Parts: sequence; C-alpha cells; structure tokens
Amino acid sequence: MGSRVLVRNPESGDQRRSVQAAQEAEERGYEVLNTSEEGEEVDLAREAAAGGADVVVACGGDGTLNGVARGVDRAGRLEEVTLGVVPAGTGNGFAGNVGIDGVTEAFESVEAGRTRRLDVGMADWSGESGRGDGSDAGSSGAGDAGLAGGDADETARPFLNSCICGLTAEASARTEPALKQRLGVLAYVFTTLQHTGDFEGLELDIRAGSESDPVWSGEAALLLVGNARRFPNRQANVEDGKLDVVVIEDAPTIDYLARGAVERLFQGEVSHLTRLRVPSLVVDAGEPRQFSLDGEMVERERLEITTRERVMEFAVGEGYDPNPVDDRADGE
Ligand SMILES: Nc1ncnc2c1ncn2[C@@H]1O[C@H](COP(=O)(O)OP(=O)(O)OP(=O)(O)O)[C@@H](O)[C@H]1O
Repeated sequence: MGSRVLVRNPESGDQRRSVQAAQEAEERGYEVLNTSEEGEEVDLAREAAAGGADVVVACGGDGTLNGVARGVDRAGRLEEVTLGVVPAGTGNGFAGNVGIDGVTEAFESVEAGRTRRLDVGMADWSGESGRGDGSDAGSSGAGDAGLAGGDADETARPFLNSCICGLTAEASARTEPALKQRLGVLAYVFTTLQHTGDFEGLELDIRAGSESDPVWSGEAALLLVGNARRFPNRQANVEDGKLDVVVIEDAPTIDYLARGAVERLFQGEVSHLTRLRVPSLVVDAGEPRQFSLDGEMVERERLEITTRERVMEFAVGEGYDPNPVDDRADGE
C-alpha cells in the first residue's frame, strides 16, 4: 500500500473535528501534515504528491480543500492521486455535495475504495492582456514568495465547487456564521444580493465555448459558475463535464430584502436570471473584478472557465448521487 497523507488546517471550523481527524488519521497510518499559515496547504499537498503519496485527504473547509487540490495539480498528479476531504471547516460545501458528512466517514470512504472520477473546474487568466491584479504584481521571479499559496507564474487555478463574480468584501463581513454554515459560499451570495444597493453592477460579456457571439452581455449583479453546485442549493452533476452557470441581471427594481425574494428569484423569476449548462465559457469583465474560487478571491479581468471532465479521483460518501435529479422548474 502506498502512502496516505492528511493535510490538515488546524484552525478551520471549531477545531473539534480537526482534532478528531488528526487522531483517526494517525491510528489509520496516515502521515499528518499540519498547516501553520494561510496557503500552506498548497505546498504541503504539492510536496506530498510529488513525493509519491497515493492518497491525499484535506482536513478543513472548502478553502483548504481547494488549496490541496491545487497543490496536487501543481505536482502534475491530479489524475493519479486519490483525494478526499474531512469536513472540518465552517461551510464544507464540497464535502456535503459528495455525501461526506463526518470525520470517520471520510476515512472509511477512502478505505472502502468508494471513489468516483469527478470534474474539476479551471479558471484560466493566461489570455489576459495585461496584469490586472496587483496580488502577484511585483513578485515575478520570486517563486511562491509573497502570496499565500500563490505562485508568481500562476495563470490558472482549479475550483471544485464554484467560481463566483460579484461578491463583495462587505457582504463577506456581514454574512452570519449560521447562514454560512447552512449554505456555504451561497450565504455570501444571499447577503450580497440583499445589500445590492452597496455595489456597482458588473459589465459582463460572456461567451460559451469557442462561439464568437456572446451568450450574455450586459450589467449583471452576480455570475455563478458551479462545478459541484447547482444554484441555489443543490448538488450538480459533477461527472458530466459541464458547468452550471447562472447570471443574475442587475435589476434595481427587485426588492432583495423582501422575505423570500432571493429564493423566488432563483426559482421562478426567470426574466432576471439566465441559466446555461456549458463545458466552457469566457468571461470578460472589462476591468479587474473579484472572482471567488471556492471562496478564495482572485482579482481578474478576463477568465476562461473550463471543466476537466472526470479528472480527479475522489472518495465520496454513500449518499453521493452521481446523477442528481434535474428538475427543470427553474425555466431551463
Ligand atoms: N494554519 C492556518 N492558519 C490560518 N489560516 C489557514 C491555516 N491553514 C490554512 N489556512 C487558510 O484558511 C482559509 C480558510 O480555511 P478553510 O476553508 O479550511 O476553513 P473555514 O474558513 O473554517 O471553513 P469554510 O471555508 O468551510 O468556511 C484558507 O484560505 C486556508 O489557506
């Protein structure tokens, strides 16, 4: 049997689960690597994968899992390593989507070989003309220095759950922890929409695949691109090579504060909402904007968003549904 590694963020969630996970991992013969600062999970996972680990399990929330997948990918081993997740963060969106609810369940899934090959979303900014962001400006040639989990030469990043444009830092600060626990990253979406007067719309031009005409062009409040997540709050098909895209038009006439307005918007008011299911899209925001990749922010002007179909072998729970029911009540 090859080596198994747990990359553990000891600070995530309320720490109870991560303490339990460290114990269980040791009992089961895992090497436990603890992060000591933000972003370190990327390097630890990359080193573990490059060193020949067969199984790399992330222990933390969506941010930690994203960093672990990124590290394994940087080692060039995303197709070979079996990944898993111990849901020890606050939101745990991806773990929930693949049916992993508890610590022991996460390890048992790996041991039982209950794995599926899942799609991974990629956000690629190599086609941007200039360097629009500042987050890696000035650090070129400095390797990983300066940017947590970052890489001066980085031009693309994976996302497992979602890529969202239009979230505000303000909304992040205002989002209630209980809502975050219940809805994960979608809690920020709700809070953002409910404070929609606070931000300017996004001038977006969205093209699907290699088509030259935009499938959507105009002023948006939010763009949500789900890999494992079908908005508002359902598991998407994570094995179909497609992205579930929702564009919410910036419509100042909608009273997002009215009770249930946001839910109604997602479910029925299709005039303000466009849904697409495509394998790839190009998003041009005309100027640098914040994009959340599984909750980690990058500032970019133009992203090519694609799926790498069934590229990653992932340990899933018994409740994982490879082919979730797609009710078309949302007007698709
Ligand atoms: N030792 C550490 N100290 C501080 N931050 C860390 C540490 N290890 C990782 N991080 C960073 O913490 C961020 C959030 O982590 P994570 O998503 O695991 O937890 P969370 O915020 O509790 O959960 P969730 O994302 O589900 O809400 C990530 O950006 C990660 O890089």
